[in-house]
Amino acid sequence: MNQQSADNQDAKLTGFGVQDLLIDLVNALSAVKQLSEIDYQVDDEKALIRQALASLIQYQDMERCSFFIVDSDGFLSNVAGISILELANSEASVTTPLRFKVGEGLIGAAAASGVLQHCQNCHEDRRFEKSGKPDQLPGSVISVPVFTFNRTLIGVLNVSHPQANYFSEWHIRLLEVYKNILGQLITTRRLVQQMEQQIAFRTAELESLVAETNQLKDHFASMSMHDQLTGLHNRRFFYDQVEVVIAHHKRYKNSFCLLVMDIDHFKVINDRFGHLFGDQVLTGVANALKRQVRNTDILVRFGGEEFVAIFTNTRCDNGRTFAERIRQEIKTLEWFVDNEVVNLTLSIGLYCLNGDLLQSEQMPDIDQMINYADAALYQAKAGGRDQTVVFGEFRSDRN
Ligand SMILES: Nc1nc2c(ncn2[C@@H]2O[C@H](COP(=O)(O)OP(=O)(O)OP(=O)(O)O)[C@@H](O)[C@H]2O)c(=O)[nH]1
Repeated sequence: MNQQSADNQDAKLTGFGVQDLLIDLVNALSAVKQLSEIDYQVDDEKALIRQALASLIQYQDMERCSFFIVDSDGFLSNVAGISILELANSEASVTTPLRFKVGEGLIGAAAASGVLQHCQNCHEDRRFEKSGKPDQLPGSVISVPVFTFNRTLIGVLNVSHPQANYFSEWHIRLLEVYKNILGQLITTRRLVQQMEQQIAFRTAELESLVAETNQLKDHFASMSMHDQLTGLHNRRFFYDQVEVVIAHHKRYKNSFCLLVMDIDHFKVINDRFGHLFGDQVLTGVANALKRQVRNTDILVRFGGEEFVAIFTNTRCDNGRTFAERIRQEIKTLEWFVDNEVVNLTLSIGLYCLNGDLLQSEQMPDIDQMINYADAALYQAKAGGRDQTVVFGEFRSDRN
């Protein structure tokens, strides 16, 4: 300790410098207060450390402060530094990159021992790494290790003054308090960042899970409404959609036609050429039906080799014409198997509900309508197949 510093302390302790002591105390409290007010939610840890260093240098007669962060390889690198001059001139501090191994030099000794290191005269102290020109060396330095809540080393706070023997017990006590608050500040920020990262990660995970679940839901919803072999809608879809058609009929008196279409002698195709070929035929018929039926109509594979369609907004005459067109189209289809050409025919049972013919209260329900169309189909089969029969008429449209 130099004479001036020792005299100052004596004066303070004996009461002669009570006013100075009070000023030092207020300054120290101001530095600590400013440190405690720093917003730990800044994006960059270095920015937070710079603010902390500025609060220290602003209220304490130190010449320069810097902070060395320890990395996983056991090296300490200076990430922030500020001098009283830079602070006074509002200059951005220029930090010359420095790196010490834990244990090396005064900073390394602070990190290795976990205890504050005080170098009273840097020109004579062996612990001090004399990098740079002798006239640029500081006179005295204090290096204080800074820890997290659970005593993991964060880095080392380094303060210096050009004068040797400059720092007093007062500075040491202040820096012990200061490094605790700084450690807590950095720890809190790191924990908050970790939490935010985890939240963002979990949120992304959840979002992708929700998207996957929705995809699966859509997939199963679509599967439950589609026939896997032909890609047409299925019976479930039919019952779902027919409600809308009936509601429209009741409200707007829209006409519609219900068709039950059945491939003739399909069993023979299966028996002769095998089930797989039978599947190809079913798919070919389904595609042909799809081409014939309007987008606004309903077409489903009802089961086996039976297809059902509803022609919406269609009166019976037109329904019969459309049904006949379909029947003729199916007759033109050809498959080649075992050097043979395979053709087939379709029988169609038709049930019509003209809007102006029937009061809604007399309307049959959908199962009754299907039974009527089935009855017409039965007539078509009985009449020799390859024909369309309209329920209630039971006359053949064969040609
Ligand atoms: N390949 C294949 N065959 C099917 C499928 N579903 C039902 N079938 C067959 O379709 C045939 C229907 O036979 P039947 O009900 O006797 O009718 P049909 O032979 O067409 O005779 P008619 O309807 O009286 O003209 C049966 O052999 C079923 O096994 C399927 O998904 N794929």
